[in-house]
Amino acid sequence: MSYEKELKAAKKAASLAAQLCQKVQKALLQSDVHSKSDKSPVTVADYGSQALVSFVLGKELPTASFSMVAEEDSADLRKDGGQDTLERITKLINDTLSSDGSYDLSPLSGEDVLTAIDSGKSEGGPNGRHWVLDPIDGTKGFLRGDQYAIALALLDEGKVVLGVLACPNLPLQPIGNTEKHSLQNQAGCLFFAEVGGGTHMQSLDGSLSTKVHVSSTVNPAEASFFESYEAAHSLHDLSSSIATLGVQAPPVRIDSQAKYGALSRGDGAIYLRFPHKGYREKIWDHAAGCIVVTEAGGVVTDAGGNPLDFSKGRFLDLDTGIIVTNQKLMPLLLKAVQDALSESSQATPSL
Ligand SMILES: Nc1ncnc2c1ncn2[C@@H]1O[C@H](COP(=O)(O)OS(=O)(=O)O)[C@@H](OP(=O)(O)O)[C@H]1O
Ligand SMILES: [Mg+2]
Ligand SMILES: [Mg+2]
Ligand SMILES: [Mg+2]
Repeated sequence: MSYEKELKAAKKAASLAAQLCQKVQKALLQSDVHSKSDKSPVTVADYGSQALVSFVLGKELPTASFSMVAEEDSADLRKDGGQDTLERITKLINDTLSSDGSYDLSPLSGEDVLTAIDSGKSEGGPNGRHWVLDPIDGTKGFLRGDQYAIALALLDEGKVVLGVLACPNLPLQPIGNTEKHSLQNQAGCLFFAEVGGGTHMQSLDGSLSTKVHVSSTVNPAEASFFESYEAAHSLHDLSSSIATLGVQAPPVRIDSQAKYGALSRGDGAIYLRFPHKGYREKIWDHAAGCIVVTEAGGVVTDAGGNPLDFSKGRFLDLDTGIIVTNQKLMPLLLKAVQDALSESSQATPSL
């Protein structure tokens, strides 16, 4: 089955959401940042991006059975004191839609925006089609002025069939550990993949797309690797234990699913993610990234070597950790990770 129409709509939705986010990142006001009940940050751009993606998908693909599993909801905006923030989000969305000019419509109201945000409340699951959205993945990176991604995927009967990653601060050229790139004046990258169709990358300002492939290295000594920027999101000590494989380069720490995008074009060869005990991974943190890497020839598994299962609802049901690399390196890497895990569980029973 081809998902051409859906892919076109997803690219448009993610690109417009990226425009909104870029505008906010350039002029970020402290009043635009809020704390959620789990203490994680959320900004007007997270809400604006989610509402905009929902709105654009609804316009491009009208259907009675629209379902979306997305990170944000409108509860905090509906509380006393949320009105100013909602007005700011509504203005951002209306400004983005009117400068794009694709849709002939009257401005959205605050209530329209709340409804669009809450269209992301689906539970997903193994049946039917569900969009999966992280409106800003890497909000902490976004606030630091670093990497973040708008990550949109489509699940069909429990499988990820397309994915789009808009990475406004990721240069089109390869990123390495040595050069520090200026993030100013970058057009940013748009990665997109459809099941069976490979992975492509284009500039967010709409250049021609090129097909990308993961690194083909079979030599761990040449393999550079990515991990989370935030130490709280992944056990950095555990990733460093793969030095036993002969990996020599220090890790490249960048925020968000931009790591999957960079890996899909061979900037690095390995991505390891080992959250602290008790953390449950959400599907929107991996769905788009996973298909972008697998369609580029990579493999994504949990620490048990099983593929990720996106059909279980809003959470991924995983055996500790996520491992991403090319097909040839995977057996070696999996063994090194499993050895490191069993050593560290003997040393620290709480891991
Ligand atoms: N404790 C803990 N452990 C693991 N993961 C966590 C944790 N807390 C949050 N999150 C999720 O991490 C998402 C960002 O992941 P990253 O890989 O981008 O992290 S990092 O910014 O590189 O450190 C981030 O996504 P966003 O909320 O969309 O930014 C969270 O869903
Ligand atoms: Mg996220
Ligand atoms: Mg997010
Ligand atoms: Mg978040």
